[in-house]
Amino acid sequence: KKDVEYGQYNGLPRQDQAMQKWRENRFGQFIHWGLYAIPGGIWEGKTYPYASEFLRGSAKIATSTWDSLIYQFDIPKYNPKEWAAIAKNMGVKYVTITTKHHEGFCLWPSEYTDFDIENTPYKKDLLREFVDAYTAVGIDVNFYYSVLDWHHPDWRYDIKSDEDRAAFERLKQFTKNQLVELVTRYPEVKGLWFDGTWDNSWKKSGQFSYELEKLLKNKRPGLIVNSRMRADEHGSRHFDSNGILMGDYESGYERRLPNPTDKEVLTRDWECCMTIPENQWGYHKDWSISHVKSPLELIEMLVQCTSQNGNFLLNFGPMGNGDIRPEEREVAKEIGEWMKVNSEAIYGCGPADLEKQDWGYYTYNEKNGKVYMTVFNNPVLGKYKIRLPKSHTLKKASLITKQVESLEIKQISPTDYFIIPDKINNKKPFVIILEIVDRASGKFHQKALT
Ligand SMILES: C[C@@H]1N[C@@H](C(=O)NCc2ccccc2)[C@H](O)[C@@H]1O
Repeated sequence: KKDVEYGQYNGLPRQDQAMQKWRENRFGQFIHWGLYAIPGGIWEGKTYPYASEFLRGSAKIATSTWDSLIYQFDIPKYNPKEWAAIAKNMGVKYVTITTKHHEGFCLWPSEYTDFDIENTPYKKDLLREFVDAYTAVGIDVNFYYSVLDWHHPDWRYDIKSDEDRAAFERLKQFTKNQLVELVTRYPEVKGLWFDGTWDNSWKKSGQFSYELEKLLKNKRPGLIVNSRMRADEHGSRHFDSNGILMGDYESGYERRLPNPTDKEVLTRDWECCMTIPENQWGYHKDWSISHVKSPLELIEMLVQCTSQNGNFLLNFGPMGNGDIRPEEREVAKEIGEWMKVNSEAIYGCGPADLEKQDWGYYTYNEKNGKVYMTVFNNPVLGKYKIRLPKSHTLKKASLITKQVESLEIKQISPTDYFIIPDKINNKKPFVIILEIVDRASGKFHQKALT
């Protein structure tokens, strides 16, 4: 065991009200919006297929040229009330917006830099309008903040000299000032999503990030921070040098999910953040350059995350003029239609600790004791197999749509059952609600006491 002084300092998983709400939310909207949305991946007529928020680097644009994009950020179509309505209709319970991405441009009027919304033609505090619009429709608001700051002269990738050290001390003070400013100006904020913390300079700042987490949580009791914020004093990130998770939930699943049968992730809170194209967080004008995930692919990811105790954060990249692109409006509409019928299997749900079957995923709501089967694959066999511990029996199976009162069940062994499809419209993913009884207690399915 290594001696770790600046690692995890509160017990996990957190069971306070704020964290329980974060967990029950399950489905969130990520928003990447900044100066990068103006060129949208195209520079001097050339399309750069790399992630559009890195265009500055991929097109080798001088910082001064890039930074002058600020004078074009007039966002005539910005309509946070419409954004919030789209998000509400999609069925998200929380939103995480980039207050400052790696480019260093701040969406709020910060007193610690001029590279912010105040010095654009728009001038107004768009973050305040955003927070108010989403809060008004009951969506929890979180802030993404990139420690990595390409605009700030004191950013250092590593600390190799006294000059580096002095500069990075100024950068850390700037970072602390901006974060205190964010949680103070916008007290509605529920959580902070840190990014840009992979470089050696931050890995050498373990004590600083430990004390920063404590400071921010003192300023905003209940605040939730992701594991990506933290390194311990030995440079270990996300998990400290003894493998203990830091922050309040694990944020390593970026554009990837765990194996559907991975049981290790069930032991902690985690979140997967996902792009609709293969790899575009900021707005890119040309989505034909990569696979664009369908609403059904995205719904399956949401259900899988829920089945394994994770949250799913789906990314939108608003356009440079503040509008939401048609493809994203369509995704929000189709996911929303599915959620209107099936969200009972998502909100407040988590793992069912039942053996996963090929037809899809189990989720479980410990408040009502119901187990939900969300079916993505229709078995050629024609029947949906369920395997329970010997101590349990399957009492009832019904469609969440209540088209039929209950479905026919056939027990085929002490542990195995077939659910016989009848009048099931299985052209789209659908949900079957199971009532499982523990023979001994006569109660519904009980979560394993670990
Ligand atoms: C959540 C995502 N994290 C950012 C990211 O991938 N940064 C990695 C990166 C940072 C700097 C140069 C290349 C790649 C993306 O831009 C998104 O914000």
